[in-house]
Amino acid sequence: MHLYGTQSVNNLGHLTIGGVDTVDLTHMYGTPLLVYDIALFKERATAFKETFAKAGIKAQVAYASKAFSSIAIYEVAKEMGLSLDVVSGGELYTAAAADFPREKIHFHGNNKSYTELQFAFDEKIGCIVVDNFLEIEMLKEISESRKEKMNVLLRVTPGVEASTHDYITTGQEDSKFGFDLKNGQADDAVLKLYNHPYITVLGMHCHIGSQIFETDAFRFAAEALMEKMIEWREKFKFICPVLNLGGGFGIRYTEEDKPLHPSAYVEEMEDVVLSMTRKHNYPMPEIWIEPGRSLVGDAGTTLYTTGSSKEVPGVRTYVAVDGGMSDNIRPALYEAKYTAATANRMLDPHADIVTIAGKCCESGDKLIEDAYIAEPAEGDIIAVFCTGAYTYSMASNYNRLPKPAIVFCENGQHQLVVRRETYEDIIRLDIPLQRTEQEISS
Ligand SMILES: Cc1ncc(COP(=O)(O)O)c(C=O)c1O
Ligand SMILES: N[C@@H](CCCC[NH3+])C(=O)O
Repeated sequence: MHLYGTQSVNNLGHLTIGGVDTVDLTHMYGTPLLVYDIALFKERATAFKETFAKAGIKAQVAYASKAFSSIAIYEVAKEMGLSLDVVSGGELYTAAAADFPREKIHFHGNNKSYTELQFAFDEKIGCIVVDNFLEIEMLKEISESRKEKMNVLLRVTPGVEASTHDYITTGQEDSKFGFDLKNGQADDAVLKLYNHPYITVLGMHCHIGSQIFETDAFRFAAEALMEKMIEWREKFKFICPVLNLGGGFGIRYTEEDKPLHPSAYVEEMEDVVLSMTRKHNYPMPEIWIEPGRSLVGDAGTTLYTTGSSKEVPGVRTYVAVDGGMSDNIRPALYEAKYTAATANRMLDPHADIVTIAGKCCESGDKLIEDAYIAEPAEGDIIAVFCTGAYTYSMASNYNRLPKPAIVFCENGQHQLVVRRETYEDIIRLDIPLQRTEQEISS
């Protein structure tokens, strides 16, 4: 069994995270419960930042908060000196509620609304990552009518096909995101903006996909963008002070995944940018990156309580837990693989291969097809590892299941940072039919 970050097993045979007994946590807060190892988040943030610092390269490490957005995680990101990538008015609102330094907020999205863009101006955020021509027109209109400045990056698709799940590649030509680097769209975009009185083009952005292990894909992307920057200097006398190479750094969900240390990805990027700037005598740009999953993914563990079991003789045994695709859609959406352990009996031999099923009314609601765990008993606490990214942020109320509570653990302390949804929360937006007295009595 692979344990992550500060995870350990105490003398009661219980899984601990950040020095806190997870079984105690389930008694205090119930299940499903998403537990974050905050020391691991901080370790990763530091690793990304220090790799740039060691090379003396100016950088911004922005937490891509679509992976997990909450006021408390934004507060931790702020404490760690990270910047923040938000992708909607809702994430920006959350960042403002956390009083995140506005100048370190970068706003993404392939279909930002006029209202969202105005919100970004209201908040005076650091940068908008422009995705399309409609957005360019809206930005011009808003900045000119308000006579207010805004920094932008242009999101481009460099034509890199990273090997990951099809649904989460974003750098290929056939993508809904950004301006194509090769067919002239990116050139048109920069021409529309680089002399604008209120809009400052800081440079280019790309994000080639998510859960990527090969550093070559990042190298190709960095090279493609640098080549374009060099071309723009020749063609338009325009120099990009910023190069944002996105996120996408892979983590270990199962033993098949072989993640690299954050420094390995960053060093490859640094290498390409340093050598190309030297070769072409181009001013060294700041390098920005946007890790999401690699900051929060393996820092998160979901605790469930087991309920019913069903044996299909000769086929499999289903063990049902009190959550499922409503709190983790990734297995159903991407066939994502996870590992698990019995948090209340960590020292028992892992004897059984079972299918951990959720409680939603869907046959596909299986969290793990082949979980290798201790022989399960009703009331066990099952810990599913590596559930910190794209789980709560993609959660739903399917079957009207309330969303889980979230606890942060660090140095033997724990704090509830998102309370469990209640049934009242579930119906809070419902409006009963308006009926007249007559209709009610008839
Ligand atoms: C633009 C952008 N930046 C950063 C990320 C973060 O990616 P990851 O969580 O894989 O690091 C994403 C998500 O894939 C993204 O779309
Ligand atoms: N939500 C995806 C990744 C998409 C990342 C955002 N562009 C996942 O769970 O792996």
